[in-house]
Amino acid sequence: MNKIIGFIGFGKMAQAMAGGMIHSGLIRADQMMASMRTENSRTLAAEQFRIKVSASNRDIAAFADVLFLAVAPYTYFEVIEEIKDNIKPDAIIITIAAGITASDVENAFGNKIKVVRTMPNTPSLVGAGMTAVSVNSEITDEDLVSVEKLLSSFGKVEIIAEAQMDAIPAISGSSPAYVYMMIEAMADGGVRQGLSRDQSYRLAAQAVLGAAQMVLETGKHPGELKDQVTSPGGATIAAVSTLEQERFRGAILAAMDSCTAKVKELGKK
Ligand SMILES: NC(=O)C1=CN([C@@H]2O[C@H](COP(=O)(O)OP(=O)(O)OC[C@H]3O[C@@H](n4cnc5c(N)ncnc54)[C@H](O)[C@@H]3O)[C@@H](O)[C@H]2O)C=CC1
Ligand SMILES: O=C(O)[C@@H]1CCC=N1
Repeated sequence: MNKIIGFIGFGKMAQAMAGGMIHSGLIRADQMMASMRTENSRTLAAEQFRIKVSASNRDIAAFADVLFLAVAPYTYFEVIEEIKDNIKPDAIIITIAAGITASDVENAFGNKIKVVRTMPNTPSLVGAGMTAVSVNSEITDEDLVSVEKLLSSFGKVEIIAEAQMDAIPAISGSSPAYVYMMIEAMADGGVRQGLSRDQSYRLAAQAVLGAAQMVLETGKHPGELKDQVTSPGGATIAAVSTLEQERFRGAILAAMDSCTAKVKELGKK
């Protein structure tokens, strides 16, 4: 793809997407630029990713065809104020911040601009990301094709109505954190039974990966797949019974409610 990709802010999420894009071969490192505030982070990013770096958000805005706003939600509007007169007229602005709407961003730029609101996740770094996408009315069909191609370079893409975007962090943006907690707990359980820590992580992570792949590839209901594991009178149903008593599914639902409530709060600031 022959576009200059810019990142304003180059923290955890921006690095995951940039790493995934470069690894896929769709974007070369020399097509990418990012602004960072400290000398140390610029040196590290230039060494690790081989991308162009700058201390100036305006420099990045001026060169990018596709510009990722990769700062925290509460920093969005000061950054837009800073760069709004520097962006290319046809630039595509990609937002990744929880809770920030496309119309908030349009209003902050103050004129007609192309906005793609996304909610990615950190597995983008290894090409296994999940990015939800909604677009504003300035985005053409041709723009959407390029954006989907770019975002697909580091994982799967789902087009979502903007009204549903606040629900996405809980299910795919933040949820890798819950899964890591489960893998950590499963590994602790393995260690408790005398397995090594390393082997426990590999066993637990591969079981989670395989279970997810079963849901995606067989198209079967997760309950049916669970039933296939629970041998009558066996060990799995004993574990399932304990999980139900401990309100495992209720805990996940409650966590997702907290996540969505926080997303809505972040969008109000
Ligand atoms: N970490 C994740 O898994 C995900 C994060 N996001 C979104 O990504 C955005 C960034 O989050 P993280 O990468 O987790 O945070 P982070 O703290 O790792 O990255 C933010 C970066 O922005 C830089 N920054 C702050 N003010 C700046 C300014 N005025 N100009 C230029 N750079 C500035 C910071 O130095 C930092 O490196 C947030 O809006 C968040 O909602 C979205 C999906 C997933
Ligand atoms: O924690 C956050 O607010 C961001 C949004 C999704 C993942 N990280």
